[in-house]
Amino acid sequence: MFPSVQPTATKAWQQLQTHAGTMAQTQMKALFAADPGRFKAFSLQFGNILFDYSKNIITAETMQHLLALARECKVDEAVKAMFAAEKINATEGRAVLHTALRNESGRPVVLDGKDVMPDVKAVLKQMENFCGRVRSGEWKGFSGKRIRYIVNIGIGGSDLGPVMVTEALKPYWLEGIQPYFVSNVDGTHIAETLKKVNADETLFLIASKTFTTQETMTNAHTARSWFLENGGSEKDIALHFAALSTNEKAVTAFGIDVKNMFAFWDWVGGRYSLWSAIGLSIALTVGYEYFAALLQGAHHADVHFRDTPFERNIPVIMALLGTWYGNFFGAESEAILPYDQYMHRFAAYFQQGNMESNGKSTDRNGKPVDWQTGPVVWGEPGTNGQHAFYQLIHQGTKMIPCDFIAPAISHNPIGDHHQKLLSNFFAQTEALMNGKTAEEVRAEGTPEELVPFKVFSGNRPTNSFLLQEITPYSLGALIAMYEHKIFVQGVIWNIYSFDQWGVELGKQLANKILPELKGNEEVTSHDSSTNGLINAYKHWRS
Ligand SMILES: O=P(O)(O)OC[C@H]1O[C@H](O)[C@H](O)[C@@H](O)[C@@H]1O
Repeated sequence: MFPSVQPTATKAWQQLQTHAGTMAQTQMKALFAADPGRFKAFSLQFGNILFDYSKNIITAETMQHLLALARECKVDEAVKAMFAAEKINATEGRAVLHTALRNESGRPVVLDGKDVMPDVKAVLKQMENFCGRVRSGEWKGFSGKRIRYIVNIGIGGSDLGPVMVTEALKPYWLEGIQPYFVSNVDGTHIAETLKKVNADETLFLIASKTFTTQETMTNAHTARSWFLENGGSEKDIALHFAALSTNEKAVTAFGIDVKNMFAFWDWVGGRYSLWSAIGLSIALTVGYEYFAALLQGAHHADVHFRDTPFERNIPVIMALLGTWYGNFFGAESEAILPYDQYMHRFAAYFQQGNMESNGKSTDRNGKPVDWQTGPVVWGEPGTNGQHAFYQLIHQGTKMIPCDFIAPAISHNPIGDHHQKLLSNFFAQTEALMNGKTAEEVRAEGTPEELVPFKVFSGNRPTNSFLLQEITPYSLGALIAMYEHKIFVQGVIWNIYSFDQWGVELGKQLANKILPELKGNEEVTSHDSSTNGLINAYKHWRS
């Protein structure tokens, strides 16, 4: 296990604190004016992904201190430990091996004396065969018709990844297969979905690592009953239900044949599982070949992350910049802003990825942290966000570091739409950096009383990711970079990024309340607010 280092006790932390005082007074635009080589110095290219981090409040000295922080916090040892299958998810006693799911190097990944790669490859083969049979029409529903609808039933990591990727890769969808995703236990979600599909042409994928999650099991049982009420029989279930899970016992108990189970393992975190059998809905939607390309992009990003010196390592730099603002500038949130409509769930995906991983306040020694950890992550696609919340990013009182993401080539090159989209993408980071001074506002002929309102302080940090095109490969690489950013930050903050105990309490209380909702008796077992709400509900529903 890599050492546990209290970040605030490092020399680099102290230096960064002093340095931040100076940098808080530094204007990025002055740094650009003084150094024509700034873009070159602070940008990196990985394949057809350009990562420009020059519009940050940093100098070469800042980067030296940040890189020193990574070294003092033993990020290098942590990276080795993760790839070496050490049980770095210590509170659950598990290794963290989502990188093995896309490991196409031919190198073994040995966990507890056993190479996990043969099992990984076997499930991928099973997925490939299955996709082939569904795509060719060889796999038939109970009426003899081919499968036209996929309904993935899962929540959290068993939903967001498949949703985000299938949406992002819509231009690659195969003809004749329509995916749907049901996650919410709100009956509306499944009810509205079932209106759109026919039982004899639908394949339900029950996606749940644990196969115990309340929402997923409830939706799965509802889907099963609906299937039986709509022409399917018990023996047809094998043709229309498959399970993506680590829990063979629960899958069998539900009535799904193990032949229709696509396995993964406890060393795959839910929010890192789209690369596993959980990605079956992706593979069925875009075809296995593109799913494989997604894995390949991620693998190449893994190799970059594992083998590149920190000063040229994109995920490490992403992590350090986030740490810089979160720990030394008081930034509380980060926005992810894709200028690509297909990527409209990307921010939501990393909202879980980041916030469930690094939303922790106990360090690896079990002590409360007295430094900031994971940020609030949010975002929407551009340009929509510009007409909604960018006001606050430009002129509000909060610093919100933003990631701008855009493809150079659109999948829909209609008229000048894409030039307009990209002109906004370029303009926003420029505007956020430069702002507008009172003199500039006056020079536009603005009446004096309006000048203060039209001033933009500028100096608001952004990263830009310009991809040549959003392809399965480039998307896979980009996702993996964000994953590793989260990992590096977790190491620096000395927290465990791969458990999620914080989601348990609400689940337990909901389970306690559920039986209390039966009947009409007044509930008195809670605080007065909770009692009051439950009793009002009981009154209104009756
Ligand atoms: O895949 P499942 O076991 O059904 O879990 C689904 C989700 O629910 C849990 O509450 C966790 O917070 C998530 O990390 C997980 O992705």
